[in-house]
Amino acid sequence: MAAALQTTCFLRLKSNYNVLECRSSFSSSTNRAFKCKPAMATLAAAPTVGLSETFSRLKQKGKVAFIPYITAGDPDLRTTAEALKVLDSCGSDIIELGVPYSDPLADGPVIQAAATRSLAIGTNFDKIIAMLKEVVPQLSCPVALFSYYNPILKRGTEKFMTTLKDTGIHGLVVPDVPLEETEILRKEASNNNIELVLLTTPTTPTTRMKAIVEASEGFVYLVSAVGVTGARASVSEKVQSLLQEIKEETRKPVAVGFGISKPEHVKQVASWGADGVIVGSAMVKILGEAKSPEEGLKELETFTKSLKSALL
Ligand SMILES: O=P(O)(O)OC[C@@H](O)[C@@H](O)c1c[nH]c2ccccc12
Repeated sequence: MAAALQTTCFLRLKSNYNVLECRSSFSSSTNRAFKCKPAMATLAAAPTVGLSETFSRLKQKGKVAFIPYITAGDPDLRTTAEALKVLDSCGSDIIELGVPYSDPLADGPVIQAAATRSLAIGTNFDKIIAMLKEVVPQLSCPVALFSYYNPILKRGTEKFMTTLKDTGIHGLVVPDVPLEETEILRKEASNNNIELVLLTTPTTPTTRMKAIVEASEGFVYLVSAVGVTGARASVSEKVQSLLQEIKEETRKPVAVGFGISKPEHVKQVASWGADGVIVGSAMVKILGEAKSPEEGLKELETFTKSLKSALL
């Protein structure tokens, strides 16, 4: 692991890529237990707004965005479809959906294993898009797709972005695209109304952080810890000063991810001024390691409620 961390840090510094997602029925005026509303029936929800609009609506209400990440196709795409509805009905404000990839260099063991399981049962981009075309109209929160750079290049940036637009996807996060190569991505993304989210890390030099913040659309992804994704015992205190530094540079919303896996982490990061809190590995672990998909979905709902309640 240390070697991996070493490599990842070296890679990050060397290539400077900018590594490095329920309409609740709770009343925010009281702290009544948080309830997920029954998942949307098949009636289409009102068309969702994009990432930046989501953040500005939350900001007007003094709220922080809850952003879960799950890996598409783990344990299978049918469960992913249900998980998206569960996450939405439990009050997620944006959902990050990961496209499984064979060489997820920024991911820790939990998400790597999820990607391996998903690819092993034949999950691919076209099947994910077919599932999303069914599910996205039933969601009331926007979806941001999460993909490494290579699958985008293979498909062709223009074709990739038009597919996202036609599927009703609002955002895209590409953790391993070098800042210098985001030009093409940004052009095609904006031609298709897709908000391209860029990432800044604790080791990103200030000048580079400023360029990343300037170029990022939707929100700025602040990676809270050096290394790869994965639940941590605590969130580094450094995040507080990193958030302040970024907020001196921009009025764009900043969401924090990496290591967040408990309600107290969510509360802590929100208290430091984050506009959004991202939880991935802890969600992925629940779905991927449950005895059955149904049990995984039930645990996902309970876990999501506990984290969302921390933002009340
Ligand atoms: O898994 P964590 O530690 O909760 O971090 C969120 C992360 O999973 C999600 O945003 C993500 C999944 N894969 C990534 C790769 C790079 C950066 C971020 C990600």
